[in-house]
Amino acid sequence: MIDNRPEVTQTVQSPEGRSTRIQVRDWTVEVVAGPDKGKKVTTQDALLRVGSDVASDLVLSDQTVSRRHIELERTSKGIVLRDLGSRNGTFLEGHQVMQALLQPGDKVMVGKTKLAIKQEARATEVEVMGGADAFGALVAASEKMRVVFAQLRGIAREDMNLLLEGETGTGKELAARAVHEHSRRRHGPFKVVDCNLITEEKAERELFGGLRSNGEDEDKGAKGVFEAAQGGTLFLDEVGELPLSLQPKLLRVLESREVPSLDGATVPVDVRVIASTHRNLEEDVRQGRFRADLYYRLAVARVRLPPLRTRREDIPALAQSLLRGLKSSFELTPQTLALFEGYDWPGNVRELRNVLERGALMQETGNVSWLDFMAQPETKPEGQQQPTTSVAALVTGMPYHEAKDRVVADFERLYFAEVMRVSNFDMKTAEQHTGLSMQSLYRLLKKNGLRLKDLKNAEGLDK
Ligand SMILES: Nc1ncnc2c1ncn2[C@@H]1O[C@H](COP(=O)(O)OP(=O)(O)OP(=O)(O)O)[C@@H](O)[C@H]1O
Repeated sequence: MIDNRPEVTQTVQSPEGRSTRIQVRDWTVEVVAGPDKGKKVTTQDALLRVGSDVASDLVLSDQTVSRRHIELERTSKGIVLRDLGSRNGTFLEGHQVMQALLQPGDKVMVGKTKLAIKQEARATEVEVMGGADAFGALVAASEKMRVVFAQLRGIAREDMNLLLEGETGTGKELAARAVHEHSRRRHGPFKVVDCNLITEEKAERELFGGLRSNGEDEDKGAKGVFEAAQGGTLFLDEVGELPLSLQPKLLRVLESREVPSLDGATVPVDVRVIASTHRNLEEDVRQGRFRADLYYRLAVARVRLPPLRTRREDIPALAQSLLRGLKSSFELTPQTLALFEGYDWPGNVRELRNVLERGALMQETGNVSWLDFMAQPETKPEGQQQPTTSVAALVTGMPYHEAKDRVVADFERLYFAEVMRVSNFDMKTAEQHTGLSMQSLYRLLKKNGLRLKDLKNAEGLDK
C-alpha cells in the first residue's frame, strides 16, 4: 500500500531556530508480476527511475519496457508517477497515464510488468538548515538539497569513503570538494582522476605509481596519484568507467592502503576516496560489469544528487549565485525565472550555468532571447558547438578583460575538441600535440566540459 504521507515524517525545530531535524523515510518499488518478479529497490532518494536502461534505479529485463520508461518522485503530496515517453505506455487501473499522483494500493503497469510502491517504516534523522543553504561552492534552497547537504556535512566529519551518484552536471565534483574542505583533511591535497581517461597501460603509472613494467626511462619513478593525494582526498570521477581489468588493482590499494614504491617495496597511503558515477553501479555489479567487492569499498556512504528538474525551487537561488560568479550585472526578470523553472534542464546545473553565461552576454548586447539558448539540444557535446561570441558584440557589450575571458573560453572549447579529434581520442597523442602535461590536459578537458565519450559519440566512434 502506498502511504501518501509526505517524505518528511516529522519536523522538530531546534532551540536556536536556525536548523531543523527531519526524518526521511525509505520507500520501496517492487515488481509483483512480470519477468523480474521479486526484484525491488529500497531508497531514501526522492526520485526513482524504472526502465530497461542499466542506468535506471530499477532495471527491468521485460522486453516490452522502454529504456527510460517511468520516473517516480516522492513529493510532499505523495508519490508522483511520470511516463518518460515510453513506447508501450504506462497504465493505472487499466487507464493509460502520462502523469498521476498515486493513491494507496495503486499498482502500476509498465509493459508486462506490474509494480507495487510502498513507504517503509524505517526513517533516518538528519539536521537541515532553514532557508537557502550552501555547502562549499554548492548552493540550494530546496528541502531535497538541504537534506543532501546535511548528509554530506555528517559524512565529511567521518573519514569514510563516499560514492556520489547523479546525472551529469548535478554537482558531484563540487560536492566532493566541499566534503574535502569540511573534513579533517582540508589542509591536505584534493586530487582528481577522470576514470573515463584511464587506460590499462597508463593506470599503473598514473594511479598507483612505482616502477613501470615496460621500462621506459622517462616514466621510471613516477609518483602515482594515490601518493600525490597523501593526507588528503582522491576524487575518482566516473568510477563506473574504470576498465574491469583495473578494478582488482584499485581494490588491492583500498584494502591494503599501500602502493608500490620506487624500490619495489610499498609505501603506506593515507587517502580518503570519494568516487562519482552517473551510472547505476549496483546494476553494473549485478551484470558483472563492476566488481561487487570494489563497489562495497567505495560505497561505504552513498549520496545521490537529485536532477535539477526535481528541485525547481533551487533555480532562482542557483541562477542568482551563478550570475554573481559570472560577474554579470544582468538582472533576471520574474518572466525569465518562470521560463527557467518550466524547463527540464537535461544538463542540470551545468546547463543552467552555460545558458546564463551565453545569455548574459547576449542580453547585455541586446538582441537574443533566453529561449534561443534553452532550445539548444544538450545532447550535442559542448566541443561541437560553435562559439557564440562575435567580436562586435564583445566590443559593444563588455570591458576588455571580460571580453578576453569570454573569447578564451570559446577558444579552449573548440581547440581541445579538435585536438582530441585529430589525436584519435588518445590522451598520449593529445599530450604531444598540445605540449601540455597530462594533468593540465585532464584539467582543461574537464573545465571545458569535454568528455571523451561524448566527443567519440559525435564522431560515431562509440558503441
Ligand atoms: N548546487 C550547485 N550550486 C552552484 N553551482 C552548481 C551546483 N551544482 C552544480 N553547479 C555548477 O555546475 C557545474 C557542474 O558541476 P560538477 O562538475 O560538480 O557536476 P558533476 O555532477 O560532477 O558533472 P559530471 O558528471 O558531468 O562531471 C559546476 O561547475 C557549477 O558551476
